[in-house]
This record gives sequence, structure tokens and C-alpha cells, in this order.
Amino acid sequence: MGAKGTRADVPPSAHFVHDEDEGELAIDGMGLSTIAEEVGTPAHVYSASAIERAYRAIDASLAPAKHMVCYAMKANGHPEILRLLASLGAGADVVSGGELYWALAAGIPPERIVFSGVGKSDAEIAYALDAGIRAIHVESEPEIDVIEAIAREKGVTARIALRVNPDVDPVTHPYIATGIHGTKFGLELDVARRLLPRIVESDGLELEGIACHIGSQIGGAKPLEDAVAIVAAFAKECAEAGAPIRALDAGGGWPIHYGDEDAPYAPWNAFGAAIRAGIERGGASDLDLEIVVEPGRAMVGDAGGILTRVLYVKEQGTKRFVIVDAAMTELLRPSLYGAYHAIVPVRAREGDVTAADIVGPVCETGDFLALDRPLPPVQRGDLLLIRSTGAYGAAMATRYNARPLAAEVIVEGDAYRVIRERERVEDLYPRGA
Ligand SMILES: Cc1ncc(COP(=O)(O)O)c(C=O)c1O
Ligand SMILES: N[C@@H](CCCC[NH3+])C(=O)O
Repeated sequence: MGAKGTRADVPPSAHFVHDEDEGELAIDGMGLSTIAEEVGTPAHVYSASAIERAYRAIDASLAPAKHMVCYAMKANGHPEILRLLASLGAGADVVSGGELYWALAAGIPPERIVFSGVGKSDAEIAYALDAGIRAIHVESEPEIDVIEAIAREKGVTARIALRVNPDVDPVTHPYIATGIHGTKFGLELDVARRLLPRIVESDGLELEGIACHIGSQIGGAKPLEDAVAIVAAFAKECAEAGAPIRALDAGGGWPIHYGDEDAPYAPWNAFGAAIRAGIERGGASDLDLEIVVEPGRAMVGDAGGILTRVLYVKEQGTKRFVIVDAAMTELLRPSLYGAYHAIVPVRAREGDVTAADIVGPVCETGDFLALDRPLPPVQRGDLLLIRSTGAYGAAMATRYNARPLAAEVIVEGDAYRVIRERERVEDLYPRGA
């Protein structure tokens, strides 16, 4: 994502660190080979302390403004991660009835949950209204009709926010740009403007916020500021038209360092500051809006890695294939977006660094974790760590090729806990077959 490179260096973090005494990589002081031996590979490993640090840093970046951090749980909806974030005070951004169910089950209060998505079913809208969530984010004109009708039927007022498309380039991979014209997300500003009078007059709707989400892994804080300035100016128009606007939701998209960036991203403080600056530029400072943000990747991405073992090293002509037991089934991002993830041996061997394709066992040419990647010598049985996979790793896992879902473990303090047992082949057999 962003500029693709072939650098072998690793993004900085405080939790995956080389343990000099043991001569291997450790996560929060726990040797990765111990985890691999006990749990097997491939396995997703997460650092609870890293998740907590990320949450606190994002939260602090928005202070002193009134704000709410709604974790975009699509990045990693594991119940233990949700519970951890709930205990720290996070809300949630959900995109389905299933995610809403999991967020509530993890103890996230309904008034801290927002519901985004272009295709909410009637049942999902009814569920959100029954649960009394903070706001349903409206993404199309017909969706407003449906929400209004369901609210009327129930005799309730639906709290909504309009997700507008500010047409700002987020400087990211085209598959995950969401706030430019031509994508399916959000309402064009002129449509939102046209709908305003009927929303304000409706007794079934309460327009409590304006939202945007310009994309994921955005290329800097400036596009966020530009988008927020547009959204804030529209929030002001809505308030002047009589809507009880109390929130500006700036979406998520805060980037992490994967290791192939040409230049480091601005620190998260800059993203919080950009949102505050955007509100001022949009002339909405006097509205005293609560800032809502929906980061997913930034909360969990760097906290996780995938442990994988080398199955075979295959030399073919000038090519070196390192075939490992993880695949696109555990990490789809390289296959789907050509995304870069740093991959490092848990125990480094001496020798020349040469290029290798690091690939999985899945029967697809596109099943690769890295192409032409500089890598020191590795042998069958060696452990590798794939970095920065806490977001959109396990969350996008599939069982393609009848591959059971991998184990997941979380390190808390000086111990680790298995939070998903490795599936067994029997678990894959279709129910009802
Ligand atoms: C509406 C919405 N909010 C938040 C996010 C989270 O994005 P990220 O993980 O990049 O922070 C997404 C995904 O792009 C999204 O669609
Ligand atoms: N799955 C994407 C991000 C999707 C963002 C959701 N709107 C990724 O791995 O980067």
C-alpha cells in the first residue's frame, strides 16, 4: 500500500523486540518460538499492551476537544480485543448486525456505537433501533426512507448521521479509497443538501451528526483536514437549517507503518490536530461538536503478527521460493492489494541476504506474502514473523482449500492466552451436509 518497496527493514514498535539473551524475537518479552511450539503455526499473535498504547495515543490526540473513539471493529472483531477496548472506554463503528451483536456482547454501550455501511438490511436497521445505538450513518436517499418507515412503525425517533462524500483524495490504494466521487460510499453533498429539509421536518428522524470516511491507510493528515473542513461547513448549514447536530464523525483511516513507506507518516497527534483544524476551517467551532473517530487499523494493526514456519525452500533457476505454512488464507492483503508486510526470521541465520518469493501452500499463483523480498538464509523448520497483521489479518481469513482457521493468541503481561483454538479439519465440514 502506498509506495511499494523491497526494503527488508521493519517498522518500529515497542513490543516485537529482539531478545539478546535468547537470540530471538520476542513479543512483550515472550519468546516467539515458545508460542509456536506450544500453539503450532500459523498463528496470529497480539500484544494487549500495544493495543492499549494505540488506543490511549489516539484518544489523547483528540484532547482537549470533546470526543469519542469508535473502534472500527472490522479490522479485528475478536471478542477479547473488543472486551479490552471496551474496558478502556472505546466505542465501536459497526458495519453489520453481526458486528453490532458482538460489540454489545463485549460490553460496548449502545450510546457509543455507530453503524456505517451502504447496504443495511431492514432487520439490521430494526436491530439498531431496538438496541438504541448512538447513530445510524445514512449512505443513500432510499436508506433514509427505510429508516424512517421502520422508526415510525416502532414509534421511535431514529438518530442518524449523514455520511457525506467530500470528494477528497486520501492518497491510498484505490480499493480502499472511499471519499472520492465514483465510489459507492456516502452521499454526494448536493444530495445531502437536498434531503436536509425533509429530514429536519421528519418526526421519525433526528439528524445528530455529519460523518465522512475518506479511506483507509490514508497518505497523510492533510486530506483528513480538507475533508473535515468540508464536512464541518456542511454541519454548520445543517445546524442553521434547524438540525440538532452534536457530532462530527471524521471516520477512520489513520495509517500505520508497514515498512515500505518512502517517508514516515505524520504521528497520530497530527491526525487529531488535523480534525480540530478542519472544524475551525469549516467555520463550525461555535457548534461545540463532539468529534467521533473510527480508527480500525491504527488501533490493532501494529499490535499483531503472524508466526509461520518454513516448509520448503525451493531453488528454481534464479528464483528462491520460501514456502511457508501461512498463506493468503491467513493474510489476504498482499494478494488483494499488493500490500507490503515486513517478514523477519524469528532467529536470524548468518549469511547473504538475497531475494525470495515468500509464498503459501494455497493453489493460486496470487498466493504470496512477499515477492522479491530481500531475506537472509532460511531453512525448513525456521520460524518467520509477518509483521503488522493485527488489522485485516485474521479478520479477512478464509478457509479456502479446506484450510482450518489459524490459532490466535494474545500476550498480556508476561503470559499469553489462546483466544482462538486452531480449527480442526472436522470443524470445516458444512453444517447440514
Ligand atoms: C466507515 C468506516 N469507518 C472506519 C473504517 C476503518 O478504517 P481504518 O481501519 O483504515 O481505520 C472503515 C474502513 O475503511 C470504514 O469503512
Ligand atoms: N481490508 C482493508 C481495509 C478495508 C477498509 C474497510 N473500509 C485492508 O486490509 O487494508
